[in-house]
Amino acid sequence: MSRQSLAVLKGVGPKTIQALQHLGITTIEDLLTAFPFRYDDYRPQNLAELVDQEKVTLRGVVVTAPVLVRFGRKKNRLNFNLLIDNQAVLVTFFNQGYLAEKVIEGAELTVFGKWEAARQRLMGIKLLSFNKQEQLAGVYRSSKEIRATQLQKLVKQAYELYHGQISDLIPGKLQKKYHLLSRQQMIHDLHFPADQLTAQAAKRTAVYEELFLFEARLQYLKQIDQQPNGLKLNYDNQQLKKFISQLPFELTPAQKRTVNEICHDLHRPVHMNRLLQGDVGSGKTIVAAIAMYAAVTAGYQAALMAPTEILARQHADKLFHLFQPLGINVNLLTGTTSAKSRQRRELLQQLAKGSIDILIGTHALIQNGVEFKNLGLVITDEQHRFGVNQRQALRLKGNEPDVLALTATPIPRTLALTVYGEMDVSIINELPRGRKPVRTFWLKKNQLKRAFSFIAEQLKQGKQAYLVTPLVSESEALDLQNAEQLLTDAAKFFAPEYQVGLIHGKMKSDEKEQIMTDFTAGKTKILVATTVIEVGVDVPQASVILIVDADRFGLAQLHQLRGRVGRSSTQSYCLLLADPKTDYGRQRLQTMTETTDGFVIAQRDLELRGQGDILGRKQAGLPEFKVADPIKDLKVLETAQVDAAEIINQSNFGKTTETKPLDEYLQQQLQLELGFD
Ligand SMILES: Nc1ncnc2c1ncn2[C@@H]1O[C@H](COP(=O)(O)OP(=O)(O)OP(=O)(O)O)[C@@H](O)[C@H]1O
Repeated sequence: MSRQSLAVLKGVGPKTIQALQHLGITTIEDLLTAFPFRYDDYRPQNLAELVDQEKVTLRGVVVTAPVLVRFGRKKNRLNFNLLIDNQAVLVTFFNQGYLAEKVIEGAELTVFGKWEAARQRLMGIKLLSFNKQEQLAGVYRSSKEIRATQLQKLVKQAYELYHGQISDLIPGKLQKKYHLLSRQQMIHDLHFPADQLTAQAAKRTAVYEELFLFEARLQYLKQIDQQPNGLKLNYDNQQLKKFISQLPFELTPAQKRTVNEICHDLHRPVHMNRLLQGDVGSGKTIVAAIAMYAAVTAGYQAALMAPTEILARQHADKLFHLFQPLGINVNLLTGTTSAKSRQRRELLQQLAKGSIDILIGTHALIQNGVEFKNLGLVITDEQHRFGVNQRQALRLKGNEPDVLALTATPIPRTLALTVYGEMDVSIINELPRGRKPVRTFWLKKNQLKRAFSFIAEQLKQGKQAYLVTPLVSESEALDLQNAEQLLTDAAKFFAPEYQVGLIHGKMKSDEKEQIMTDFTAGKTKILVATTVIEVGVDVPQASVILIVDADRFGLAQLHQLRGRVGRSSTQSYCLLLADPKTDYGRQRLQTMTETTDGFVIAQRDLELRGQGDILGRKQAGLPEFKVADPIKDLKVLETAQVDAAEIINQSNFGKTTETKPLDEYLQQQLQLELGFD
């Protein structure tokens, strides 16, 4: 049933097909699983039951002739009284004057509308025809091109034609265990429920099914990745151990564990697809460096793709110092390495010959003409900033190289494990020893001078400071003005002892590089910045960050920014300057002063954003579901993950009558996704 085209339905031509496509509906299966998001209750209620401002249905006898008042060509108001429970109730319809002819004294009418308790009035939405009454009617997500009522009719037609072909995807064992409905019953009850309770029961099954299928798909992909056709990197364990022992610090237990997990993957002839997740400052870079070193000792090249040029340069600098003494050739390729320059030509030649071992860069790495000799490991930093296609493009530059993605995006732990289900996840869940939580204070906007005085104290102790302004306005020119104003204020306050630098996204890259170099070397002690410093910048001697207009940032971003300090064993500080106008703003700042744990912040962020905030969820990297809510239904998601793994990994999966439909369904889905339709 699933792949049947919609063209088989009566009244569906190319135009409707296109309109449905815009709603994400291309097959009968899609249509039958496009469930109503709410139900309008068309069963008449008693006056005593009515709740103010709720949608209700009332039935009564017309006791006054209708009064139609016109205010122009299309605008009008229709008033009449209905006798309900021996009481006359005023009904008003706006701009539906054509109904007047149906409103005849003595006739019985059923009206669906919104109840206004104060005026004892029903604001009419529609008159219900006889066959609509006594029902719960599904309300569908619609568009300008296709109305909800048309969708309703199509669903009905599709259900009548195809309900016999709906087979269960969830194995019977699980259906029984959780008392789930059959798939056919669920689809029926969600579209045409007898009452709210029936709809709720069906939704319970739908939520489980959706999450189960989501997890099953991930498990299925994972299994395909497990086929032994990946690279086997025979790295030199002795050399690796020696390298680790010569680092300036000892790895934390979490770093050691993740290094082991990665090395284990590298060594297997299976394709590695691993996510390394760790809070800001937890030391992901060194773990990535060790993995790259392993690849090089196995005779392969490694590539590291960073989301910004500043970050690519920083990585290149660090890795250069780390690897140069070992005779490993590290190079940097960014968008500003001019396309025709001799330097770039030579770099690309060396890369293709294999004399460059490690290449660091921005998305410039995936441009045409960048050819590796034998790329064995690809690392992407802050993976959510790259699209799937960009990551895929980099992967295609090698012969199925292993992939490691680094992220500090704090998604709650349990969710990360479920959401990144097709990837293996390694988590660095502790900071290097001796780190002190960053002390965070929230100041009023008129306390800028006080903040400056505090910073001056830190500078006296040889520390450095960031002063950050947000992207306040739509216009970059204005944002720059904000940053420049802060620069002027700071320069005046801190003169003549300290120099203040300014860095922002619009600067030329060599200018940015110079400013970062000066700050890293401690030549400039204070850096005014827009959010270009948000990700990954690592200057351990910086001990204080002032964030102006902090309420303009989201929690995740504030956490990232704060993570620029507290990167050594000295006590660091974060000063948030803001007079938030909303409760939501105040709660965000409050949260920042209460915890430094990225995972707690992520959880709080999701709670504060509220259930309905789709955009927020997208930013948090959560997939979109039709009926399930990954936060509210987290317990179900976890259960579904365990269940799906068990089913997919059983040796006779797809061979029993219980699991065959699921296998076929997943195969079809995969083909659709890969475009092999
Ligand atoms: N085990 C360790 N002991 C002491 N210092 C460490 C350890 N591991 C890393 N560091 C140092 O901690 C700092 C933060 O590490 P790193 O830059 O790798 O963090 P990160 O996880 O990439 O954080 P972010 O997401 O903020 O970029 C660096 O200066 C690094 O040299």
